[in-house]
This record gives sequence, C-alpha cells and structure tokens, in this order.
Amino acid sequence: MLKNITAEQVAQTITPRAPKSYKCNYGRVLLVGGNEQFGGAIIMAAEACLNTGAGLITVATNSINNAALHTRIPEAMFIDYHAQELLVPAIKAADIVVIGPGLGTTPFALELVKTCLKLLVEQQTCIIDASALTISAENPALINDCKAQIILTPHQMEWQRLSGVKIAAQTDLQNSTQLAKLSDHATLVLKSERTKVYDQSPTVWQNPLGNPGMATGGMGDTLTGIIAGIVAQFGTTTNTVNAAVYLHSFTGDQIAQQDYVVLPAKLSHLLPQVIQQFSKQNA
Ligand SMILES: NC(=O)C1=CN([C@@H]2O[C@H](COP(=O)(O)OP(=O)(O)OC[C@H]3O[C@@H](n4cnc5c(N)ncnc54)[C@H](O)[C@@H]3O)[C@@H](O)[C@H]2O)[C@@H](O)CC1
Ligand SMILES: Nc1ncnc2c1ncn2[C@@H]1O[C@H](COP(=O)(O)OP(=O)(O)O)[C@@H](O)[C@H]1O
Ligand SMILES: [Mg+2]
Repeated sequence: MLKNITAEQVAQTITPRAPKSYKCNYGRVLLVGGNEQFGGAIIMAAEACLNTGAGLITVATNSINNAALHTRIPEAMFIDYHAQELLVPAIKAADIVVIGPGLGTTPFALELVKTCLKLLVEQQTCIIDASALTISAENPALINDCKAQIILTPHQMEWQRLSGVKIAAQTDLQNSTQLAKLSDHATLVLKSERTKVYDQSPTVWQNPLGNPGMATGGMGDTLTGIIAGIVAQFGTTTNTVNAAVYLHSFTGDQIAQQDYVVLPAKLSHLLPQVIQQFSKQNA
C-alpha cells in the first residue's frame, strides 16, 4: 500500500529538546568516506548531520580532506581512515555509522566497508550510501551478514547495481522483494524525483515534496547526513527515516521559491530553522 509522508507525522517525530540534556543525548555519529577525489561528499554529509542536530560527529576520511573539513565544520572530529587503531574504537563507540559518500571503489575502500559492517552490532545503525552501495553490489554477503540496523540510500542506478532490478522495472513489488532478499532488517530509501521508503512491511511511503533544483551533486550526500542526524536523535524507525526524507525536500522547496538551483550547503544552513519550526508544532 502506497502512503504519502505527511507534515503531521514529521511534527510528531521531531520533538523539542529536554532542558536537562547534553550532547551525548543526541547521538554519536561516525561518517566514513571521502577519498582524494571526493572529499566534498563526506564533508557535505557531515555538515548536514551537524545542522540536523546530532550530538557528536566524527569524520573518518583521507587526511587530505582534514583542512577543508575543519574550515567548514570545526565542530566535527577527524580520523585518518587509514589509522585502524583509531577507526576500530570509533566504529565501536558510534550509535550511527554512515559509510560511502565519496569513498570510491578501490580495494582499500572494500576493506573499509568490510571492517565497518563486520564490527557493528544490533544496537547500532549503519547508513550505507554511494560507493559503499556499489561495493556491496559486488559483495552482497556484507549487507546480509551485518547485524546493525541498516538504512540503504541508493539512487536508481545504485539500486539497479545492488538489487539487479533495472531502473525501468523498479516497481514497489520488485523493490520490496529484493530488499527482503538483501536483509531482513534493512530500510530502503530509494531516491528519485519522488523518493520512496520501503521497510519490511507492505506499506511503501512516498515523499510528496522536492523539486528539480535539487538535481545537483551533493544533494544525496546531504540527505544521508540528515537521516544520520535524525535517527541519532530520535531512534531508527520508519517514521524517523520518513521525517528525514521529508525535511530534506521541504527545505529544498523553501530555497527553490527564490533560487534556481538548490545548493547543498544552503540547504544545510537552513536546516536548524526548519527543524525548530517542526519541533515547535506539537510542543
Ligand atoms: N563533491 C563530491 O565529492 C561528490 C562526490 N560524489 C561521489 O561520487 C561517487 C560516485 O557517485 P555517483 O552517484 O556520482 O556515480 P554512480 O556511477 O554511482 O552513479 C551515476 C550513474 O548512474 C546513472 N543514473 C541513472 N539514474 C540515476 C539517478 N536517478 N540518479 C543518479 N544517477 C543515475 C548516471 O547516468 C550515471 O551513469 C560516490 O562516492 C559519491 O558519493 C557524489 O556524491 C557527487 C558529489
Ligand atoms: N528532480 C528532482 N526532484 C526532486 N528531488 C530530486 C530531483 N533530482 C534529484 N533529487 C534528489 O537529490 C538527491 C540525489 O541523490 P544522489 O544522486 O545520491 O546525489 P549525490 O550522490 O550527488 O549527492 C536525492 O535525494 C533525490 O531525491
Ligand atoms: Mg549519492
């Protein structure tokens, strides 16, 4: 059954912060990605995650990206992703691990995906995006064996690679069947001009918002960061994933009222205001 995500559901999910709280109440997120070529992808994901309100953010990336990361968001901590002795404890300490934006598909990237997916446990959430999806397409057991709660965020070509379902044949029934084969505890955010969210139930959720100004590089990296930030604070459920998808497009639509193209950085900067607006609706 196809249902639209609604503003009311989002407002119910995004609750105001408790006065007696501190950073560790809002989730510890580790973002892994960004090679020599694609550092911007993991920085955009981290910036969106920060602006969504995650309590503590660490970025494990190529060291070449450190200066750019800290120029943009000094709030984020940095780990060189080659440093196993730092990476392994960071994976174990995280509530949420994002893997893939700008990671590339080299043998080293494959080793990183393996390290993350094998170490994670049931209480953690892993958001698998971009290059990590392409890598998993070649190594499907990685997702199947991962114990963490899984959120997959493919665009249509990434989903074709991962599921084997051709873009033209990506109907709800096919996607649900293929998702269940990949993992019995994964949520699928299948991105398009009208993104749909699939869990292991017969209900498929459709995002009613979004605009073609959002068709620009980095927009999916930004969504990944928002999903990480929302689930870090409000738990991993279909509702929280839906809320993140909705907030991303809602913010993009606000910007497109004036702007021809929706820049990911601008979307990220508007997020704290938009999320505050939703949090106050049921206060
Ligand atoms: N500033 C940066 O550093 C950026 C780096 N990026 C990274 O670049 C790497 C490759 O990702 P890409 O997605 O660019 O490349 P992919 O090769 O995974 O996907 C692009 C290909 O898919 C096809 N395609 C079909 N339907 C599509 C759809 N609905 N949306 C998108 N593509 C569709 C395109 O024609 C193209 O051939 C990833 O690691 C990604 O994170 C991107 O996130 C863009 C920004
Ligand atoms: N025409 C469109 N209308 C609405 N949303 C769009 C449109 N084109 C792209 N998007 C959104 O932009 C994002 C693109 O994701 P992705 O292709 O992974 O980007 P990138 O990897 O470059 O960051 C998705 O969230 C998608 O829903
Ligand atoms: Mg992408």
